[in-house]
Amino acid sequence: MMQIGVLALQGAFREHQWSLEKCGASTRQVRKPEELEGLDALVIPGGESTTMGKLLKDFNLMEPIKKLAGEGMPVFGTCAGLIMLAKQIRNSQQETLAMMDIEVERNAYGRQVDSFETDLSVEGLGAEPFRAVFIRAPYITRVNDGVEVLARYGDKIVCARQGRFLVAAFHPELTDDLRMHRYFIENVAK
Ligand SMILES: NC(=O)CC[C@H](N)C(=O)O
Repeated sequence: MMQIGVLALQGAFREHQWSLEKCGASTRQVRKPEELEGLDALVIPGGESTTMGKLLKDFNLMEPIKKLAGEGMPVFGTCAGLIMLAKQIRNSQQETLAMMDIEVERNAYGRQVDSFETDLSVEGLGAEPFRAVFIRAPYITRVNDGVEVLARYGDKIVCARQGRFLVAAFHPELTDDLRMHRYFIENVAK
């Protein structure tokens, strides 16, 4: 059985655990470096990326996660988790784990549409659209070579994969649709 860690510093980590467990994985909340030991993969949930970056440092998790991800540990980041995986954030020097060759813009949809839901067509999930929940979400402004775009909302890139890293600007853990988590387990992490 695959053992997947869920970073549990803030955000909807329990919902991620439920989704992963419904897909047949076992999960572990990660708050300490030693809780990263022996994991097959890691999920970084949403939240607030500046706070999460600060907490990752305070809890001494930044370097160990960078090291494991650099050695090939699969990571799935949603929303703020997407921001944490990006090498660049537009107009910001904010520190991230810097694992994916993407540039992101935070809070990118404006106040009028702070949060919204929409049906997205996501590459790899089959023909049926995925109900995507966006909450003060980022989008990907640029992808470099080796990054596969999996979904767009209008002209904005909102889901992408680079090898063992998968990111979504939306929150698949807040819907009953398990296809995104299953895709991570069966296609990205295997
Ligand atoms: N739901 C979320 O994770 C929001 C992300 C948040 N707006 C940020 O910039 O970090």
